Amino acid sequence: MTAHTRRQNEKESAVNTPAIPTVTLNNGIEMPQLGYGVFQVPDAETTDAVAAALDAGYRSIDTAAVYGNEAGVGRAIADSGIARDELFITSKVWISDHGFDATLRAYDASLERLGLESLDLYLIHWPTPALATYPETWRALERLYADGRVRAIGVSNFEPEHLERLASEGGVVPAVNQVELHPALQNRAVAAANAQRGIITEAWSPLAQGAVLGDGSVIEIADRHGKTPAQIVLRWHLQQGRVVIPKSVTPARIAENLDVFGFELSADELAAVDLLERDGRTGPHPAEFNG
Ligand SMILES: NC(=O)C1=CN([C@@H]2O[C@H](COP(=O)(O)OP(=O)(O)OC[C@H]3O[C@@H](n4cnc5c(N)ncnc54)[C@H](OP(=O)(O)O)[C@@H]3O)[C@@H](O)[C@H]2O)C=CC1
Ligand SMILES: O=C(O)C(=O)[C@@H](O)[C@H](O)C(=O)CO
Repeated sequence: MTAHTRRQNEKESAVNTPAIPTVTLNNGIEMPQLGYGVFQVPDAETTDAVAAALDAGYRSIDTAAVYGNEAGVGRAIADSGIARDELFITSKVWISDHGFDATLRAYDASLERLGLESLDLYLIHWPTPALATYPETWRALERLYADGRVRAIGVSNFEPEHLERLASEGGVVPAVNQVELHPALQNRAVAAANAQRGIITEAWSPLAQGAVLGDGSVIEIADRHGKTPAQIVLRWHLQQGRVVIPKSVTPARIAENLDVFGFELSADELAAVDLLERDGRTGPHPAEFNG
C-alpha cells in the first residue's frame, strides 16, 4: 500500500468507523465490546476476511495459535494502515505449549506470526485440568504482563473451580474469561463467578454458530425491530455487558453484525431470549477437554 492510500484509509476509517462501546478491564484497559473472531478461517482467506472486518469498522480481532491464521491476521493489520493503538488484538496459548518456558516461547512465536511487538490480550486457551498445567502457564502470562509485554492477560474456558485455583495462589486476577455463551447455553454459573471476581465475560460462538438464529422468539423480536436474528442475539449479549466476537466470512454479515448499536431490546424481549436456554453446548466441556 502506498503512503497516500494508507493516509486515505486512515481518513476514511476516521469518518466511517461506528462508535463501538468499550468495557473497562480490571486493570483499567479499554476493550471493544464487539470484536471479530477468526476460528475456522483458513490462513489464506484470513487476510481478506480481516480486511473486510477492519473496513467495516471492527477494531478488535480474536485469533489463536491453534487457528493457524495469525499470519493472515497480521497481513491484514499491516495492510490496513490503521494505527496499532486503535486496534485490540487477542491471541491464545494452546494446550501443547502449556508450562512456563513453553508459554513464553509460544507468545514470541505468536507475535512473530502476527508481525506485532505486543498483544492487547493473551489468554490461556483451555484449562485442561487433567494436565494440571494451567497454574504454571498462568505464571508465564503474569511474567509477560509484569514485563510490560502484553496489556492484559486472561483465560478461556475456565470453570469457577479453575478461577478459584488461580485465586488461591494469589497474583494477577484474569481480566477476561472467554467462554462458550449464547442463548442456548447461557453458562450462568461461570458468568456469575466471573462477575464476582471482577473478570469480564467474553462470549465465544455468540451466535451458537447459527443454531439459535431460527428460534421463533428470536425471529419474532427481529421482525418487530426490523433487524435480523443475528442482530437480536448480539444485542441480547451486549445489553448484559458481555464482550462478543462473532465470526463471519460473508461481507454483508460482517457489516450486519456490527450494526447493532442503534436499537435496544426491552426487558421482556431480553427475558424471552433467556428462555431459549437448553444446555445447547456446541463445543467440548472445559472440565473434560484435553486437546
Ligand atoms: N476460546 C475458545 O475456545 C473459542 C473461541 N472462539 C472464538 O469465537 C469466535 C466466534 O465463534 P464461532 O464458533 O466462530 O461462531 P459464531 O457464533 O460467531 O457463528 C459463526 C457462524 O455463524 C454464521 N454467521 C455469522 N454471522 C451471521 C449472520 N449475521 N447471519 C447468519 N449467520 C451468520 C457464520 O457463517 P459465515 O462465516 O459463512 O458467514 C458462521 O457459520 C471464533 O471465531 C473465535 O474467535 C470460538 C470457539 C471456541
Ligand atoms: O475455537 C476454539 O478456540 C477452540 O478452542 C475449539 O473450537 C477447539 O479448537 C476445538 O476444535 C475443540 O473441538
